[in-house]
Amino acid sequence: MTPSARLAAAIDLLAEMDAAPRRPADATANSFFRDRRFIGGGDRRAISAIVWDVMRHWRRSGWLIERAGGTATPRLRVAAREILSGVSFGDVSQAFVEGKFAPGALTRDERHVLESLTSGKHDGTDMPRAVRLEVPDWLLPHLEATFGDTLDNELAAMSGEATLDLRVNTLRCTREEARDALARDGLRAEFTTLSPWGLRLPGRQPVTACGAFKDGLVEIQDEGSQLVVAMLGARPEMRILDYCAGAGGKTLAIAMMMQNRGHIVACDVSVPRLEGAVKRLRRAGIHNAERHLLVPGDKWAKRRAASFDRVLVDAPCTGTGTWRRNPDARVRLEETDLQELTVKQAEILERAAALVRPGGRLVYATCSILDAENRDQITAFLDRHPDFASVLPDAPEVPETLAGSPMLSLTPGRNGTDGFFAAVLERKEG
Ligand SMILES: C[S@@+](CC[C@H](N)C(=O)[O-])C[C@H]1O[C@@H](n2cnc3c(N)ncnc32)[C@H](O)[C@@H]1O
Repeated sequence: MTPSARLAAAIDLLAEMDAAPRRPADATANSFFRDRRFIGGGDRRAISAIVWDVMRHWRRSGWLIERAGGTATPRLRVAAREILSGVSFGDVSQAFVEGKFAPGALTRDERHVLESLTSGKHDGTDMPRAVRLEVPDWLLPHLEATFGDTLDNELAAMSGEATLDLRVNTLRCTREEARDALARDGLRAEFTTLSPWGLRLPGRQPVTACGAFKDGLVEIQDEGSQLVVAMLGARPEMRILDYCAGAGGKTLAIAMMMQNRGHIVACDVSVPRLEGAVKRLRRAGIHNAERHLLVPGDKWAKRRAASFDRVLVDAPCTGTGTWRRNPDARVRLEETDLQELTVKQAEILERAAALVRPGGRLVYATCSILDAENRDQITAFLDRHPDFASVLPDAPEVPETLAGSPMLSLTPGRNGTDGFFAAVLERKEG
């Protein structure tokens, strides 16, 4: 593809994302490329890089375009990205040419906006703080309350590209063996420093095509997510419930910690998500896990009240900890989303708590960085439940510096992982 054709495709993809604002950007991108199989791998990566970069600077570029009197259309956003990353106005004009696989010539109004972007510094000092930090206005006070003086650094870390972390399946091999197997496929992974099971690759890599992945030696899982599972303190012979298991990302790691012994139940309310776990469990060689679809008034759950040694609630959340991977979520999150999610999280906690045996543990986790979904949720739960107490994790796999508190809080800025929260609660005996 020519550079012009790549720009045109990026504009088309952004237009599709605009047309489906509630759909995750990567889902829109997947279907966009599925419908255009003629676009090869290198072009796909180049087009995605343009689009993801536009999304990372969404509020800033929108603000600059509007200040110059324009409307932030996909065309202007893509052209502005070129200018703001140092491409000359002349070169941008030349890339915007007419033709079947080209974006079409710049209009007079577009040229006017872009020319005004070529002059002046755009370091953000004149922008409103929420625009400069690339967050919705309503969310800024929540973030300030959580991070205080470190907010700018934390949000800058969330604007970077995420690493690609893998968890080695120690049921199949050691970390060294998995690293060597990846190297045979040309992928140079390093050991993660916080998780004892982690391997780290820089940026996007075709891991799922590797033998090590196909043979179940590794799974894609952020290092932070691995540590959340470690906080559960799962051991062989336990009975464990993964209450919001989705497609089993954490179930797989729990089964590994249990050395494929004992029993895990992976629950969820979503059929397709639970279905997604089947292939992954098989690939990892796990046979101590069953799946259960939760339904309203679930009799299965009632019969199993107070019976599990460990219950993990990996609650649905705003996903604010994963902004490095999903920059679209960063600007699209709405206040009502947070309100609805916090109500749902409290309800799920209630149901899941009833399943913990006396002396057993409940671990509540999110991939959110917001207190409203994390600490505040735990404080409110403990107020309602004097039968539970906050306790230190029994988690030798978690580095001492992180395991000395009943609550684990990870961020890209502090820990180089996605943002994660986990709280360990114990049901009192008797
Ligand atoms: C953060 S995701 C779980 C991710 C998964 N644990 C993993 O590690 O891959 C949250 C999950 O909660 C599920 N969920 C939503 N409402 C629920 C409910 N009322 N009870 C149980 N699960 C629920 C969603 O379907 C979703 O799969």
